[in-house]
Amino acid sequence: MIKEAVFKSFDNTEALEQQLADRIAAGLQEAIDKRGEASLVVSGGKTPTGLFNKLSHKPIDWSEVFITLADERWVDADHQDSNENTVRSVLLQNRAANAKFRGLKNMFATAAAGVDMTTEQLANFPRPFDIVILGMGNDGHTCSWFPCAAPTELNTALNTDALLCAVQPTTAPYERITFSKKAILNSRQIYLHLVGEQKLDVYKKALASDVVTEMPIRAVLAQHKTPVDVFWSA
Ligand SMILES: O=C1O[C@H](COP(=O)(O)O)[C@@H](O)[C@H](O)[C@H]1O
Repeated sequence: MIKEAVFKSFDNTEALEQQLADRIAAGLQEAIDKRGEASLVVSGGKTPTGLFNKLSHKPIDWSEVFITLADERWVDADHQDSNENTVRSVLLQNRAANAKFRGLKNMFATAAAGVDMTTEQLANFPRPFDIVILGMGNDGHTCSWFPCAAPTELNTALNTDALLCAVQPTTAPYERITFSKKAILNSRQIYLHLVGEQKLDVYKKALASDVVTEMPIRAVLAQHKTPVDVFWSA
């Protein structure tokens, strides 16, 4: 049984996105005021689109904000399923167009071949990350820590000291590149962003046991070093 994180519940996505965008913007500006720069790691998938739009209008010093992705599908950046595509078309707009973005996909044919280059490209990305926004799949994955991946790949993502790794899910499309657990937990604040009753059920199931390889989101929920706030809306 995992001790529950701070859990904020909203009646609708609009209210959640307003409050989460306010919290993230305030956290980024506070980091800039203290350290002169801020780092933001965002997730892909469908859940964060409305949040990205609201965040993009926030009046903070976006030119001092470094943004990257928690994970990426190994597809070109103009592919409809590319997480970078979503970030570029929704988050890096309006005032946030001035932010410094670095994606995870490069020109190598596979994530396994490209992971070293992306690691080098992120060498100067400010860490600890100030803010990480995570999503969660209905199988309990977060980042691209997929329970269906080969045990060696999943164990590497969960145990390596490396920044990034390659993962091939078997029940989801595309090879992935993902930050490791150690890299994600080296953060000042994590937000877990969930929408819908199904995700709430998955979250509750995740809290009921601590077998991380069955539901890798537990790697984030079962630790107490890095603060995790869960934002859920119906
Ligand atoms: O494949 C992915 O899925 C998760 C969850 O996506 P959603 O569509 O259910 O919001 C996402 O957090 C991750 O970044 C993405 O690559």
